[in-house]
Amino acid sequence: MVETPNAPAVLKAEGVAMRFGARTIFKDVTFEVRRGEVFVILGGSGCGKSTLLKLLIGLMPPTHGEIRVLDGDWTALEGEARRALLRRIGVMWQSGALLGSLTLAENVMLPIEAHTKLPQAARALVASAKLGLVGLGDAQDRLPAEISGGMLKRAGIARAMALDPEILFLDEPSAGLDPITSAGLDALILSLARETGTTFVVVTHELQSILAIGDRCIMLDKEAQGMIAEGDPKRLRDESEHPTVRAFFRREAPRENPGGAM
Ligand SMILES: Nc1ncnc2c1ncn2[C@@H]1O[C@H](COP(=O)(O)OP(=O)(O)OP(=O)(O)O)[C@@H](O)[C@H]1O
Repeated sequence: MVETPNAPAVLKAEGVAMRFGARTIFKDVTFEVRRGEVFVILGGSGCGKSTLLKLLIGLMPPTHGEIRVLDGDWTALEGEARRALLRRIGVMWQSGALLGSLTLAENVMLPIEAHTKLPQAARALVASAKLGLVGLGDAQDRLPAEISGGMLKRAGIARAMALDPEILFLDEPSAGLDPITSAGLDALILSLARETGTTFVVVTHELQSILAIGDRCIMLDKEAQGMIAEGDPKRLRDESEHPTVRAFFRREAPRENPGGAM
């Protein structure tokens, strides 16, 4: 775990609520992400993790509350100012979403082409460096269909890092991976965070990943319609008294059975 108590906040959510029609997904969500940490958003299915991620990256506005990313407020930013902030963050969606007809290098070059005026040779150099960073230096000319699920995730991370984002948002990075490949991806995320100083915000419900990579986390809960825990995942595992938090981190039944073995 990296100690970042004095690092500046790069993301702040204050009293954030989201409703779809009359249905409240969450309310009163308040937390900070500090520069350089791996911050995990966790919770069971349907608690609003992906929705929160969409709010954090400015895809939609919250019903209430304020979100500041790198000191910008999405709801107040338009045009070039919004594009400038978008350039400072990277996102990898669960699907990876690489274009099947392009090689890995061409996929990584896409955002560079869209957001910079770098000439082709420089774009290729950057793409090659990013693929090298995620261990795919030898696979640059392969097509997505020719590589494994774990390699696809790595390529997705390389593409999300193409413009050197200050914050990298990952949506369920280990979804669909076997435990060994997933552990390898965790190791990559940790080493990228530590070696490049990139801040990671990771949505996941994989307990092993959370414990392996998370410096701090928040846990959302569907019934509570909001946050039920915040802090170092290992401390939450060892010390939380909240039944749902304990159930998740210790793989306990939510309500203890007095007659049953612990
Ligand atoms: N655009 C939308 N309109 C209406 N309801 C939505 C919309 N987007 C999400 N929801 C609802 O909000 C709730 C939370 O969805 P969300 O995908 O954020 O949860 P999640 O925690 O990411 O779940 P999972 O882990 O299963 O992906 C769900 O009940 C979903 O149906």
